[in-house]
Amino acid sequence: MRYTIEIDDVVKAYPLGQGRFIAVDHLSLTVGAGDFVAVVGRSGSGKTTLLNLLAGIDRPTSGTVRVADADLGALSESGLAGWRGRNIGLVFQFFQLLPTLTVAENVMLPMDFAKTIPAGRRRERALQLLDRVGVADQADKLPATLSGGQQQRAAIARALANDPPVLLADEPTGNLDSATAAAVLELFASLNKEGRTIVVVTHEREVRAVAGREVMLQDGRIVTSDTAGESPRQGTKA
Ligand SMILES: Nc1ncnc2c1ncn2[C@@H]1O[C@H](COP(=O)(O)OP(=O)(O)OP(=O)(O)O)[C@@H](O)[C@H]1O
Repeated sequence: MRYTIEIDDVVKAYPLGQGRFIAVDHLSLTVGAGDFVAVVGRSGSGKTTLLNLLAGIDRPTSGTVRVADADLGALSESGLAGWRGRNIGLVFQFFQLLPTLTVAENVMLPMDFAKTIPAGRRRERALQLLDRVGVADQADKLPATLSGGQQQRAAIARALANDPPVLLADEPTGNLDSATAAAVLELFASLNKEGRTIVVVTHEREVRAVAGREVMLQDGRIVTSDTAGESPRQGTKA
């Protein structure tokens, strides 16, 4: 079986004083196409570091990271940026929309970088995506004038701009009230039903209920990897 995500024996170490701090410690993980995985664990357990490795934002100290048919270690920085733009949609806790661009312009930005969609069709696609996530009426406003939930919907539309097979989200509901968080989660669930592979770093119980699988990190290692309905498995290989 081919996996959308396959990371093997990955270590991520940061320099610390005379030594180094191991944020991800000999971690191996496979995620099948169309899976929805919640990554959980205490603060400092390595969740964001793992997500950054999957997005090719960070490179591992050792080990291999394969995502969406690419061996990220084999790509140059510009190769990685191009690959990321086509294959990965990123969603963050604090939305990270550019404040000086309108909502529609924010959604068009990844299309402008990737150039996979002709310039004349980008706004139309942005409006379609904004409609899909329920904020088409906010298209020509600046992000700061939107509610948190509306901003996160717009950020999800931006993540979908180049129709990536993989969505990576870091605490996407962490800054939303519970009703808004539930609506955003529903959106993730429907994007997953369309076949997108989703990895969400979260502290929220609700996300864990929606995801088909939970991976728990502790000190940079996987301590349990649990598919809904299965009993937990121990170990670092999942
Ligand atoms: N650039 C860096 N330099 C040094 N140490 C780092 C760096 N980035 C992360 N770390 C350390 O690596 C460990 C894992 O960090 P990471 O952000 O992945 O944890 P996390 O599980 O996402 O935590 P949180 O839930 O608080 O966001 C932490 O102890 C953190 O201090």
